[in-house]
Amino acid sequence: MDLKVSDIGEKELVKYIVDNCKDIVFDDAAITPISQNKELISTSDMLIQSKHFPKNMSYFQMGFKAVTVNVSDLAAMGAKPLGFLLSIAIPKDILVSDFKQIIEGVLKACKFYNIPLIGGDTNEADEIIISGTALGLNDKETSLRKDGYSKGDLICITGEIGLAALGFNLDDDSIYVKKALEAVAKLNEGIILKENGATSATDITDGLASELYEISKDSYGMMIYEDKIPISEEYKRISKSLNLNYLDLILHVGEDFELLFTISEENLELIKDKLDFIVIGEINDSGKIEITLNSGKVCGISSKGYNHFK
Ligand SMILES: Nc1ncnc2c1ncn2[C@@H]1O[C@H](COP(=O)(O)OP(=O)(O)OP(=O)(O)O)[C@@H](O)[C@H]1O
Ligand SMILES: Cc1ncc(C[n+]2csc(CCOP(=O)(O)O)c2C)c(N)n1
Ligand SMILES: [Mg+2]
Ligand SMILES: [Mg+2]
Ligand SMILES: [Mg+2]
Repeated sequence: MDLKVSDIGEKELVKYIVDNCKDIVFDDAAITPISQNKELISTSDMLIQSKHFPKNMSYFQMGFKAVTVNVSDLAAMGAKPLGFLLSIAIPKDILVSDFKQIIEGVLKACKFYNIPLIGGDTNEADEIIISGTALGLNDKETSLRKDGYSKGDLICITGEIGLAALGFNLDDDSIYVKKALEAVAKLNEGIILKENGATSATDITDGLASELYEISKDSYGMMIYEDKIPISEEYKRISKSLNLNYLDLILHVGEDFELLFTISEENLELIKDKLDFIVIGEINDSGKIEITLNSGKVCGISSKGYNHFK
């Protein structure tokens, strides 16, 4: 049978590539030992106008976001930023002033994250495509991987999730739209987590559920609790008015760029006063990924997340 890429989806396609590069460690970013005591952290994420840029997003915000999505994978590794490369393709009828706005956004973000622009490429395409590459450094074998946790570790996130998911459905000046248009990568938080004994981390791009499955490993399970996830009455009300299920938005959309991380109860003390975060559950050995709803009912979480080609 001739499978199409849409039959298998983004994750399977990436797996095909990664499985063919057995000597490289691929996590949120790749890890390459480069000297006796340092490892290079490298990552690339591409933004396509029709897939990633809501209609109400400014050119400046597009540029800023192209840096954020890449720095976010450095954050997920706890890496210190080294440099950013920008490859950009634009339609030929775009105004020069609009192109300059995109670049202003890129440069502002580079300054914000303290990562210099060190190269790239400029080309023509039918829609705006911005592909970034971020490089970072870590001391050898200190990078925060996705799978370092043990049973009993707490499952945490660095902030509120689901705001962007709701924002993609709105066009106003709410905190939801702001998050959808101007999310910020948790770079300093990632470094603090690495330095204080977090056992794993990943950034939430495809949705909490998808990332829980992304960090899952054999013979472990996870339980999260609805009542530990901050969900305001306003959030529930707006979701309902748009005919959207609020838990679906929280669990299965993504693009908040918060960090999902695990840490032992003991080390939780170390980070308590150093960053904002919430504990949403714990690692167990159930072999299942589940949520305890406010009603007390325990449900399996579907792995559904944002998946290109699907
Ligand atoms: N076409 C590719 N060639 C080489 N490596 C790739 C390719 N696509 C992805 N990777 C690598 O595979 C790993 C996982 O990539 P993936 O894009 O799934 O992760 P992510 O960036 O954390 O997620 P998202 O793209 O949803 O932000 C990363 O280290 C990434 O650099
Ligand atoms: C116009 C528009 N429609 C929908 C969305 C939502 N969206 C797009 S990609 C993605 C997940 C991460 O993708 P990737 O795997 O490429 O990092 C999400 C949640 C958006 N940002 N803009
Ligand atoms: Mg990632
Ligand atoms: Mg990626
Ligand atoms: Mg990414």
